[in-house]
This record gives sequence, structure tokens and C-alpha cells, in this order.
Amino acid sequence: MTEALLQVEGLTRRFGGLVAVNGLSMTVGPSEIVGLIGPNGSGKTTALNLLSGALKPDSGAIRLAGKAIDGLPAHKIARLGLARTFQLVRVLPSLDCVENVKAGLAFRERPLWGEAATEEAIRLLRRVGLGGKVDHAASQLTYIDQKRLELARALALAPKLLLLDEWLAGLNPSELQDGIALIHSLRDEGLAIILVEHVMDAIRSLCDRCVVMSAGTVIAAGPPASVLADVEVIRAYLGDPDA
Ligand SMILES: Nc1ncnc2c1ncn2[C@@H]1O[C@H](COP(=O)(O)OP(=O)(O)OP(=O)(O)O)[C@@H](O)[C@H]1O
Repeated sequence: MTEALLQVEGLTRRFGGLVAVNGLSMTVGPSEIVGLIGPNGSGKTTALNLLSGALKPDSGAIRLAGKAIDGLPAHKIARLGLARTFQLVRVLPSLDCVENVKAGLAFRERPLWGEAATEEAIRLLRRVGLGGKVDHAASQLTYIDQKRLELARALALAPKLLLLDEWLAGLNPSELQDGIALIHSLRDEGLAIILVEHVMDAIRSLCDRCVVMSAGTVIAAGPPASVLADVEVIRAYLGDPDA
């Protein structure tokens, strides 16, 4: 059997007395989209922070393409092929779109500079639907375009695995359809994706599998149709369905 791209075993992180992530185990295969879902405060963002190196785990193991990455600093993990977007968009507001993406290209495993970086930045901006706005300042972009820009910056790292933290949140219905199509197309090009998301339509149409967390613990895992029908999952989201 080929090894999973990402293998997570028993990942645990405490904040004082609170166990925010409690023994999380999951895998992601190449070109697979895995939804990490659960009610507010269930530990999803903390899990992404542990995977990307923004936080260190108290215990557990993380392997990316066979290499142990738990405990490595975020920039090293990024260079090994793991990129992410943030719940609150992070772009460099005073720089234009090309410069924003070039800043990402300088940090990848094989950095690009000068003309080659400009060309690659423009290609990535076209890829995310910003081809007509390459010289716009990030601060002038609409909300969805800032999200597109942040995605282009993540893609600039040439990742194998992309973590999207509520990337589809706050989009109107037509923007949502565009966003879903864009994520689909990234997967079709070979990218594996972990999607932390509350938009159920997106989860149903994008995810091959879902891992459901509640209060730091995995309570269900499997294809979206079956986990979203699971009584324990419905109870975690809505309270007791018999109540
Ligand atoms: N830096 C921190 N210090 C203390 N507690 C924290 C910290 N970060 C997260 N927590 C707590 O850990 C728990 C999990 O939070 P987390 O943000 O991971 O949940 P989430 O599932 O991403 O929620 P949401 O869907 O609202 O973003 C929450 O109880 C939260 O208050």
C-alpha cells in the first residue's frame, strides 16, 4: 500500500486544563480532500496550527510524505510542502497582488526571484481568478479577491498539501460556487487539501472524507453523506435531536 501524504497519530494539545485537541489521528492521501469539521470551539483551528507548525503538540506524531514534521518550525514545514490560508485573511495590504505573491515565492523550497518570480506570480494570480488585477493593491481588493490572493500566496509555496481554514466563509452564493470550482480544480491538478469549513454544501460537494471533531475529540469519520447523517454528529452540532 502506498503511504499516505499526511499521517497524524495521537495528536494532543492542551491550553492549561483544556484539551483543545485530544488524540487526533487522521490521514490524507495524495489528491484527496478531507473535511475537518465540527461545532465552534471543537479544536479544528488548533489542529491546523499543530499541522502547520504555528503551535507545538504536547504529544503525537505528524508525518508529511514520510518525514516527521511535528515540532518543526512553520517555515520548515512550509518548505516541505504544507501551505495554509487563515480564518482571518492575511495579505500585505500596501503591496500589489504580484508583490504579495512574489513574497511567497521567495520562501519556497526552490525560491524564485526577479523576472521568473514575476511571471510565476502572474500565472498563479490568473489561476485563482485575479488575472485582471495583478497590479491592484491588496487593500483595494474585495473580500473574495483578498481570499483569492491569500490562496495564490499559499500556492506560491508549491505545496503538496493545502490547509484551508474557512476559506469559503462569508462568500455570496455565486462567489461560493466559484470558490468550490476553484478548490475542485486544485485537487484535479494533484493537490491534497484539508478543508476546515462550516458551509455544508461545500463539504458535501468537495470532500472525499470528513473527520468530525467535538470538544477536541474525533467523534466520526467517513464519507460526508454518512457522517452528516450520524446521530452523534447532529447532536454535537445542534444539541440532542430528541430534545
Ligand atoms: N491560544 C489559546 N489559548 C487558550 N485556549 C485556546 C487557544 N486557542 C484555542 N483555545 C481554545 O481551544 C478550544 C478549541 O479552539 P479552536 O479555535 O481550535 O476551535 P475551532 O473548532 O477552530 O472553532 P471555530 O470553528 O470557532 O473556529 C476552544 O475552547 C478555544 O477557546
